[in-house]
Amino acid sequence: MHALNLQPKTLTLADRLADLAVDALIDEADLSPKPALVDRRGNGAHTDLHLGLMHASALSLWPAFKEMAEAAIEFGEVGLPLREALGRIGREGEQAMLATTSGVNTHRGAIWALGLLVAAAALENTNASAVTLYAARLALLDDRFAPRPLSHGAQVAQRYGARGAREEAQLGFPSVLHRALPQLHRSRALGHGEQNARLDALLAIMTQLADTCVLYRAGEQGLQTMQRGAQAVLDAGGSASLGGRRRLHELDEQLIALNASPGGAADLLAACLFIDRIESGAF
Ligand SMILES: CC(C)(COP(=O)(O)OP(=O)(O)OC[C@H]1O[C@@H](n2cnc3c(N)ncnc32)[C@H](O)[C@@H]1O)[C@@H](O)C(=O)NCCC(=O)NCCS
Ligand SMILES: Nc1ncnc2c1ncn2[C@@H]1O[C@H](COP(=O)(O)OP(=O)(O)OP(=O)(O)O)[C@@H](O)[C@H]1O
Repeated sequence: MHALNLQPKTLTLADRLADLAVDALIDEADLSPKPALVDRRGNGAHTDLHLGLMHASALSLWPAFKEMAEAAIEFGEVGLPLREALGRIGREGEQAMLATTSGVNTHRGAIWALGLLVAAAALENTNASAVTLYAARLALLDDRFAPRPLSHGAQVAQRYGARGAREEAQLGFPSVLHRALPQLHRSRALGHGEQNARLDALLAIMTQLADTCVLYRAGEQGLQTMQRGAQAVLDAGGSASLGGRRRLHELDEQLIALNASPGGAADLLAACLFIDRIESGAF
């Protein structure tokens, strides 16, 4: 008899969805060179984040993602009971994240976006449109137990009228469905290579997003620099071209100088990678 049981464990749907969500977060963190974000090269515009912390944070969220998928399977439909269960699990996940990072916000926006998508995929795991539609229906329900802190996002909403992460989800993740995924597929079809295709998908999100991380840290000037700079990279041929790479490095320097980190766009890239893998049937 073996001391170790080497039989592969059969993974449940909830296990596999949690694996996918964590993989998407780790792939997003590792992707380089991302403008002003934490990546393999360094900390971008952040003083309190680094790659090891992003990895540890992603792994700490696995139980929360699994529990969200299990709740979706148990309730079996979109409704207030599931929405409020997800809110409770999301808040517990955030506590696990903060305990792992000693209080640093590494993935608050990502818990929101991927949490909804994991639950939606557990209910209806067929294609991108169905999953984002179910996630939007969940996001539109009001969790009566959610605290209403004066978060950075709430402050930016008051000042600039940007509704940020909540609205993006309630609209069915248009940045993912209509920008990131089509760009990912286009760049892959052009043979640009997987890392460049992912960078191009991130840039496609950045061209339009009202990223509340950027607005909070660098105001409208920061947001305009992000959106125009990302468009300039794509117009120059994208991350796989010499011209595009030059523009990408310029954008990185400009955003770091403005302290403008596009954390919301990064979360949505992770959401795009998650949906891409669901659609590919590779899970
Ligand atoms: C919904 C959230 C993200 C609201 O955030 P708020 O607008 O108050 O801003 P906050 O500064 O807390 O965080 C915003 C984060 O979202 C991301 N983000 C920023 N801009 C955008 C955008 N336009 N689109 C998507 N994500 C964005 C960034 O990572 C940013 O750090 C979240 O904090 C929250 O209230 N979650 C509820 C918990 C819950 O119910 N979870 C269960 C469902 S999974
Ligand atoms: N690779 C990444 N690098 C940096 N931020 C990322 C990355 N991936 C995702 N993010 C998102 O960016 C957000 C972190 O941004 P930020 O540091 O501005 O948070 P904050 O707590 O609002 O601000 P501050 O650090 O100024 O107090 C997280 O919610 C996270 O989901």
